[in-house]
This record gives sequence, C-alpha cells and structure tokens, in this order.
Amino acid sequence: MKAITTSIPDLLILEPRVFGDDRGFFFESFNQRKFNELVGREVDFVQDNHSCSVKNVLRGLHYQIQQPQGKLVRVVQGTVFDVAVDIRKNSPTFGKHVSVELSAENKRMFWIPEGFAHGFVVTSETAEFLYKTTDYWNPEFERSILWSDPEIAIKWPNLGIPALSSKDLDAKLFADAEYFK
Ligand SMILES: Cc1cn([C@H]2C[C@H](O)[C@@H](COP(=O)(O)OP(=O)(O)O[C@H]3O[C@@H](C)C(=O)[C@@H](O)[C@H]3O)O2)c(=O)[nH]c1=O
Repeated sequence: MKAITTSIPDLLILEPRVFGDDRGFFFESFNQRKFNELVGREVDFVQDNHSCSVKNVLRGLHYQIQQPQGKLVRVVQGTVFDVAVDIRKNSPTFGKHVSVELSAENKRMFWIPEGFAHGFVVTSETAEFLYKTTDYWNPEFERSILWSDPEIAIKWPNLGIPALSSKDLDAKLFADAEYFK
C-alpha cells in the first residue's frame, strides 16, 4: 500500500499493491498495521458501509457534529468523484477541499479523518461504494452541507443537476453550518 499526499496533509490517497495473474487479481483492501503506519497513528474502525447508486446520484456533503467519523472509502464497481471538505475551525485549510476519482479500476482508497465533510457523485452507470468508519452513525448528530455551496466551490464533473436525497436537498450553506461540539 502506498500513500499519496494531497494539498490537505491529513487527507491521503492510498494505492494498494495489486497482484494480477491469469485467475484475476488479489489485493489487501485493509491491513490494520500497514494502515496505522501510513496514517501515523492508531485508528480503530467500528462500522463498514456499502451503498450502490446510479449515475449522477450525489450523496453529501455529510458529517456528524458529535461522534465525528473518520472514513476509509473506496469503490468496487464503477467510478465516483469523491470530495472531502475541511471543516475543522482551527485548521489552516478550513473550508478547503480535496477531490479524487475512485474507481473499481484504479482501486484507490481515500482516507478522510474526523473533521471533514464528505460526499461523492457517481460518474459511471452505477457505482458500489464501500467504507469503514471510526465511529458509529448517529442520525441525531448527522448534518449535511450543500454540495453546490459557493464558498466551498467544488468543481463537480459536468453531469447536470445531480439526484439528491431529501436530506441533501435541505442541506445548509457552509456559512450556516454547525460545527463540532
Ligand atoms: C449513513 C447510514 C445510514 N443508514 C440508513 C439511514 C437511511 O434510512 C438509509 C440511507 O441513509 P443516507 O441517505 O444517510 O445514506 P447516504 O446519503 O449514503 O449517507 C452517507 O453518505 C456518504 C457521503 C457519507 O460520507 C456517509 O458517512 C453517509 O453519510 O440508511 C444507516 O442505517 N446507517 C448508516 O450508517
């Protein structure tokens, strides 16, 4: 596993070593010891999630105001444009974001520690999205920032208006968002 740094030091793109042969391929999709070495601390994951979405579905930008979740995300079918926004108030990169294409083909993973809002849009016909989280989902603490927030100004792939959940249609502007307690 190789870590690629990004413009926000705590956000890492991870590239697994893939062993291909005439049967197909094999790779370690998670190895706790190697992961901890790459991120430089002990991380404990408590929940695994799996979602499937059709093209131009956008989920995000999500975070929890308590029990913030670090997320290790990847795609096992299709392609997504994935984004993490720094919402740590005392961070020098507060309000800045990093985007990365994740696909079944590139097998890249994105490590998004606690303190970021996260979202993605599906750019293939369908996409299956898998992720591990460092804390449990808690609907009471869950919040959504508007995907098209003008201050964050994410350059999403040009697919037209995305399909959103009702929760994400009601998302707040970054300027009005609640932060961690
Ligand atoms: C997130 C989540 C949802 N659910 C339920 C609630 C709801 O009925 C259904 C669908 O939930 P949502 O619409 O919130 O799913 P979704 O929009 O896919 O939410 C996810 O989006 C991405 C971008 C993230 O970063 C995740 O942390 C998570 O917020 O699944 C759980 O049971 N456990 C969970 O951990």
